[in-house]
Amino acid sequence: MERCVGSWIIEGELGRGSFAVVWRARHATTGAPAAVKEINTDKLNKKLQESLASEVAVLSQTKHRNIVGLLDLLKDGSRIYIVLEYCAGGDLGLYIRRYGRVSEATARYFLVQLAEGLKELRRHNVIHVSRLYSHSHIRLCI
Ligand SMILES: Nc1ncnc2c1ncn2[C@@H]1O[C@H](COP(=O)(O)OP(=O)(O)OP(=O)(O)O)[C@@H](O)[C@H]1O
Repeated sequence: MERCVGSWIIEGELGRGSFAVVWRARHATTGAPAAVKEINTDKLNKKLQESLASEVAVLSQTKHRNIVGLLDLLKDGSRIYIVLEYCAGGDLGLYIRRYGRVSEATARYFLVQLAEGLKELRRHNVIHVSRLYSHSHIRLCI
């Protein structure tokens, strides 16, 4: 049977971070893809709870083409589900490790986007990782 979180149908695991399991999902009616971060808040120490609260606060206040978008936020008991835009190109760090050196033009193209995202996030003082939304479009993740 399909597992659903709100209006999102869970399809498979995308990865794990220090406090989340991330699932690939799609919207039940529109079919839009998403990444659902599932977090069991019971297991978080004070510092991680603060870091999660800041991630959610910043995501909900920010809308920018170089910052991963928050699509939905759901809570179920001690579990929280952060529904994010799906970054099909994967992690920027992984991309660099896999493909090695990129051309100057590509590096410049990526850096301009990183700078745009950083500029937007500067006032929040929280930046985390960068992911490729498509094969050439960067989103900063908080
Ligand atoms: N928006 C997204 N689109 C596609 N994949 C994602 C997205 N967000 C997370 N992932 C995948 O899930 C994995 C875990 O992500 P998560 O944000 O929980 O941790 P992290 O930021 O990579 O690491 P940490 O939490 O340890 O700092 C990532 O490495 C990536 O493979």
